[in-house]
Amino acid sequence: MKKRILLIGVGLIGGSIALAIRRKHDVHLVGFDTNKEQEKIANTMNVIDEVAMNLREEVAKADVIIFASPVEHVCTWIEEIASYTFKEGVIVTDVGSTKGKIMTCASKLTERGIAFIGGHPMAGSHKSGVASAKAHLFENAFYLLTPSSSTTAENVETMKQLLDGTGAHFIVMSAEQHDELTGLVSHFPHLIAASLVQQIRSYAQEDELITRLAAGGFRDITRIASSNPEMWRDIMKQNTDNMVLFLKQWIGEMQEVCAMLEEGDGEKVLTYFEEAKVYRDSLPVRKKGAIPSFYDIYVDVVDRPGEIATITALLAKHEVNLINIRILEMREGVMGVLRLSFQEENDCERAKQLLQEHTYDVTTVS
Ligand SMILES: NC(=O)c1ccc[n+]([C@@H]2O[C@H](COP(=O)([O-])OP(=O)(O)OC[C@H]3O[C@@H](n4cnc5c(N)ncnc54)[C@H](O)[C@@H]3O)[C@@H](O)[C@H]2O)c1
Ligand SMILES: O=C(O)C(=O)C[C@]1(C(=O)O)C=C[C@@H](O)C=C1
Repeated sequence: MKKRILLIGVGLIGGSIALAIRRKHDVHLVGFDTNKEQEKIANTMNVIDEVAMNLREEVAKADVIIFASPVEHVCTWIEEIASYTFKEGVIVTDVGSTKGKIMTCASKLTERGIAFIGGHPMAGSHKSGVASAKAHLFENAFYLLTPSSSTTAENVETMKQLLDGTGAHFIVMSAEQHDELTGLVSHFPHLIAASLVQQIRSYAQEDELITRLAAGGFRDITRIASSNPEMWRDIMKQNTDNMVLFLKQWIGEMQEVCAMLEEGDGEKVLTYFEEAKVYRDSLPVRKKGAIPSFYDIYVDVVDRPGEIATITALLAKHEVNLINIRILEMREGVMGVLRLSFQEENDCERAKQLLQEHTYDVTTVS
């Protein structure tokens, strides 16, 4: 008999998890979402086999229950279903970006002996909705697991096996460690990205030109500010203490930077940037990690019709697999910069070689 999986919240991450499970397992997936349009799309895309009509009945039949809604709703749902009837041996998990509060709420299940394993696939996108779901979204990413007291090692193994199609690397940790670490590398940067956008927004009221100049670097550093605001409101709510702590530390750091600039000591400023560059360059971008493993090259191009087509045609002719292309800067009649992204390192190297052979100026930034 096929394993029955109940997915509550059929959006980008829920959908991607479902597709990843399907890669390796012949399961029956039942989906529930408060947004009926998402349910419909998920059904059409074969992300799920059917839409849940009666959630209480579906909970009773499920072998695995996965919560993939914004984190505050995960807690509400856990509390709601805590009094329901469950199938013997059921495993309940979630994909939420925070773990502390969810694990506390999950005690309502663990008290009943139900295995709850907190989960967080550390990859994603600023896009939302099941239409953007991809089976390979979590490939090579870390998948953090926070088992509860009622979870056995066997439960964790079962979970890992079910999720093996994600291609992710599992790390088991406490909810507290999870919220501190992801707070630093994911939640806090989101806050900073949003604040940078807000700063430009205020300036734009005085000089609208700023919006046209905010290209290249600004767009890169603020990409994540385009993510689902509801999801991020909930994350901030559940990791407030860490956010306030990191923000205070950061304000302290910025005050020091401010003093350094006022002092006008160029050597100190240089050291500050050098230290940051050396450390940033040493981060495992090309290995497994929270930062997606893409290989980028930057190509100087002349602003003339057909230039991008020439480059993509050259790569296609040599079967070099390009996964993303972005114009970072293009001024009328002058040189611009194209960023080409590759999933595979050898594609990246080959592209670099081909373009250089065709006299393009190519730069690699790790
Ligand atoms: N987006 C990312 O990069 C990312 C990465 C890892 C984990 N997460 C976590 O995954 C979860 C889902 O995020 P997403 O990016 O898939 O967002 P999403 O907006 O694409 O999907 C969330 C889905 O949950 C549904 N939903 C909202 N309230 C609900 C409720 N009460 N009951 C059932 N469904 C409900 C929404 O209609 C939506 O379809 C969040 O908890 C988030 O913290 C997100
Ligand atoms: O790539 C992005 O768009 C993300 O923001 C993904 C990201 C992250 O910060 O790395 C965002 C939140 C998740 O909980 C996990 C991954």
